[in-house]
Amino acid sequence: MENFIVSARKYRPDSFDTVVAQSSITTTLKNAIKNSQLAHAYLFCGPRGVGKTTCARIFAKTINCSNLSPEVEACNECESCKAFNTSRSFNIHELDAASNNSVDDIRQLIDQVRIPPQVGKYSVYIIDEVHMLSSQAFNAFLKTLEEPPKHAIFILATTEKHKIIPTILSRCQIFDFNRIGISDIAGHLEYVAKNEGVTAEKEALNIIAQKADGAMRDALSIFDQIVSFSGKDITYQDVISNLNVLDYDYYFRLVEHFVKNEVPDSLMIFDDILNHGFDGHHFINGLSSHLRNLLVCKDPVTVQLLEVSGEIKDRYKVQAASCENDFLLKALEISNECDMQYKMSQNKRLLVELAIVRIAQLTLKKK
Ligand SMILES: Nc1ncnc2c1ncn2[C@@H]1O[C@H](COP(=O)(O)OP(=O)(O)OP(=O)(O)O)[C@@H](O)[C@H]1O
Ligand SMILES: [Zn+2]
Repeated sequence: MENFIVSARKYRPDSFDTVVAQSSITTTLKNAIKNSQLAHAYLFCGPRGVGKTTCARIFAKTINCSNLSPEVEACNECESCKAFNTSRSFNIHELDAASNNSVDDIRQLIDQVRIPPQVGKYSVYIIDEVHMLSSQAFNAFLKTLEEPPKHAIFILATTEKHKIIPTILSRCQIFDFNRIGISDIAGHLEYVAKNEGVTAEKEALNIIAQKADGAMRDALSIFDQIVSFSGKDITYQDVISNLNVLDYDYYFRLVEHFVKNEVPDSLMIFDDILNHGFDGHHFINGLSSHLRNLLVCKDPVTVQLLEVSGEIKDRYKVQAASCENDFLLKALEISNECDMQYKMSQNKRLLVELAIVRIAQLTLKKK
């Protein structure tokens, strides 16, 4: 059997241009290379799975490429690039500070740093999860970071910038990586699906992207999980049942009842949701997002904040038109309040039911 390679590895970008949604970072890095203004230490900060290590590797490959293109992309053909692409390069060293965080580990690294590379121009040291270094290790490292040999470049990566001591911060050029937006993640998943011969409903990929919460690695892992569950055809229904996501449809129907002040029908929908095994908190969070989505539809500018695909987008717009701003705001206040009280409440079901009743009566009071 063919070896299965997880998508997050298989689709790791190998050029600046294929990194998704971090263009301000990749552009700055490319400009620095173009203008020969390389710093000796970089700090890549940001949430997990958004491309920090990926960009560090591309950077290392690019500055060692002997045949750089005018667009400042590595050629992928010279000896150095080939070595990088097959993980055989001696110009890149990766240290996982989470498991190698002692002074001895750092001393070993410092010894290594002194030796100039045999081939290629630079030795790049990527220290992942750098916030995990012990304070002694940090201190041992400071001197090297202050006066690194010409050939050495450090790229420190961390998900927890606030844990990095100021003396290190001030010696690094800092890059803040952002969480990746839902539409960018969904777009990348579409590309991966196509390459894998998988057909996927747009809304299915959108739900995966939402669930990934800004991390591309998570999105790709979820994608693999769904493929192994449903095969080469991925539907919206597969995804919501697999990921335990509440169908949008519940909320659309619920809001229809709300605007008609149909309290019993609204309560029955909540009962149905509980019977499907979802918990009240999950429901109330979903309701808040739904109401928020309706609210952003009320304005031609904020409608851009609606991160769902075509068909559902239209459904939101239609429903938004049937609700007044004032209703949406008050309903959001109520659901938000319920969300905050949820953990503390002794009678969680009642708490949610009360919120539902209050929302379903909002427009009644006005009439
Ligand atoms: N911006 C991106 N564009 C395309 N793919 C990405 C991006 N970010 C992450 N990925 C995918 O996720 C995988 C993991 O990314 P990477 O190791 O670069 O994340 P990271 O930010 O370094 O996370 P961590 O802090 O957990 O190490 C990559 O192999 C790639 O498949
Ligand atoms: Zn090259």
